Amino acid sequence: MLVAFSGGDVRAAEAPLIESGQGDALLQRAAHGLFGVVLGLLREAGLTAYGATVVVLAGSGNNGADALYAGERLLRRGAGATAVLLSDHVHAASLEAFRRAGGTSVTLADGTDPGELALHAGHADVVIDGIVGTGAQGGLRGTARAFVDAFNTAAGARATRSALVVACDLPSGIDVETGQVDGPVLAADATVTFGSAKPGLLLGAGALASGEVNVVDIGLDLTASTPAVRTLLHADVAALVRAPTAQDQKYSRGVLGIAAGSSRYPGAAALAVGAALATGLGMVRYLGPDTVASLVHQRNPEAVASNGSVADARSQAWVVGPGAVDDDDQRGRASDAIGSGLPVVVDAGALPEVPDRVGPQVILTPHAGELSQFLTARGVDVDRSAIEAEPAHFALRAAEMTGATVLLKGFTTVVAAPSGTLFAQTDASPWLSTAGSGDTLSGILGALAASLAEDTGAARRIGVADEDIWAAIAAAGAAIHGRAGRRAALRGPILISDLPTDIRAVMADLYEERRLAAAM
Ligand SMILES: NC(=O)C1=CN([C@@H]2O[C@H](COP(=O)(O)OP(=O)(O)OC[C@H]3O[C@@H](n4cnc5c(N)ncnc54)[C@H](OP(=O)(O)O)[C@@H]3O)[C@@H](O)[C@H]2O)[C@@H](O)CC1
Ligand SMILES: Nc1ncnc2c1ncn2[C@@H]1O[C@H](COP(=O)(O)OP(=O)(O)O)[C@@H](O)[C@H]1O
Ligand SMILES: [K+]
Repeated sequence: MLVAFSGGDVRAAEAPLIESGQGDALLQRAAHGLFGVVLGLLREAGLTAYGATVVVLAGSGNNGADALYAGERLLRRGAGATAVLLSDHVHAASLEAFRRAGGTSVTLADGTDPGELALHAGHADVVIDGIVGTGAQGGLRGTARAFVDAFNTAAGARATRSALVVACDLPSGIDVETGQVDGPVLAADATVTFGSAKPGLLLGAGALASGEVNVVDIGLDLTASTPAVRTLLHADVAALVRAPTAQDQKYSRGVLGIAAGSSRYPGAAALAVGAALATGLGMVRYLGPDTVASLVHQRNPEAVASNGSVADARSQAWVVGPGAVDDDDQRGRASDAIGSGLPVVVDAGALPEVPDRVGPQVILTPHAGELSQFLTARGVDVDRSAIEAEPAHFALRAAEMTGATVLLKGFTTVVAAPSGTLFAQTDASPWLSTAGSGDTLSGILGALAASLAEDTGAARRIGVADEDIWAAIAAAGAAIHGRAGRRAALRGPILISDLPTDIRAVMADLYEERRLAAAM
């Protein structure tokens, strides 16, 4: 599990080490880790440190010191390195070490046009961003702002620029706690972060700007702090999912009831059912209009369909709402499922049926627009763009207010438990932003909920508190959906009705990972 602690907690963990005179040792450990990751990235790009051109961007704080010490190590391995100093008072010892190893430096003075320096950096093999780290206050200003603006213009977008940008601790320009960006940001291909990840690397615009996140252990003791955000990795999801055993039969593997689709949106039902079956469980019971049931059957004859009630369709979990609009029967089923006390995934058309208070086994899956409506109806007047800017804050607010688990969809999927525990998953591909995608997510979540509903060991297997198991299951569902989307996108634009093929492949990978872990 990738675990992020707040910048304040990381600083508090650093403090006793700094007080006991180990400040420089911390900087050296951080620099060494950064250097190692840069070497690996150079290797992946078919280069070596010897002969590589490196530009170190150094601000006035310890973040600049980390970057300069990493530059020193690259110089000693034969790289050519220039430091662009964004302040006239950078960390003296690290600059001295950088110069002694043969590095040159230039100070960007206030008011000087950074255009030429930015162009030079844009042509380097590697740019190390040591402008600001956890000490950043607000959006970039002064020479830092001018340089990042000029660099982004000169080098172009991350996807097409030639220089590899490695952020030291965090990409300069993001808020360390929220990931919010106010002004320019230096988007990284990879971020090397120290002690632990920081929330801003996993949330909102910050997640987009961080690239691949690498955590370097610098010997901080964070055991007394509570993680601010968690991300499930492949191994965590593998530990959570439940494979059938020789003792299982279809009912013990989990039965999922799905009340989705309507005569207006019949396809949503077929998509949710197909995705649930591909995730693996004992049975899907579909409830809805006969015309929709016959579409579901055309695609998945294994689904058991009826036009009956929730009470008559015995299940371990429910999915309600995808494509279910203007349909009183589906609305009634949504209410019954939510009131049943069973785990229930509540999407789209069923969100208005959620009562004031529910339990964490009720998993709401709004996108930002739906969460805006949901919160506004409960007296929190907030629009879609405000939620997109602070997804974690509003997902937590909704979870705390209702007692439900809230999965907020988007580039990063944020899952908030009513306990305050937060997950963020960035497994998805933007190609997943296509109609019907959310219906397949509901199906995956429902299948996981049904198959894990009676599994008392699930929380322990991935190291979360029992009360947070539904949030962990939701995060795992987002991870499976995202990975399936990435896989599908390799064949071109995603056809959502094809996603079950990729879901099955992702599940096969997860079971293989688990088999290998068990064999170790
Ligand atoms: N502590 C340790 O021992 C360890 C720390 N470590 C490393 O240190 C980093 C934290 O270092 P830090 O505290 O020195 O702050 P940091 O982010 O480098 O710079 C702050 C300076 O930047 C400036 N500035 C601020 N806001 C700005 C803005 N918006 N726009 C422009 N400039 C802005 C402001 O300077 P001023 O403008 O006042 O000259 C301020 O003083 C941490 O991320 C990690 O990399 C690791 O090596 C582990 C050991
Ligand atoms: N830019 C993006 N990058 C990655 N995933 C995205 C992006 N935009 C949306 N998604 C994902 O696609 C799905 C869209 O769901 P939703 O908005 O409910 O679509 P629909 O209602 O059409 O099914 C969600 O899982 C969401 O997280
Ligand atoms: K930085």
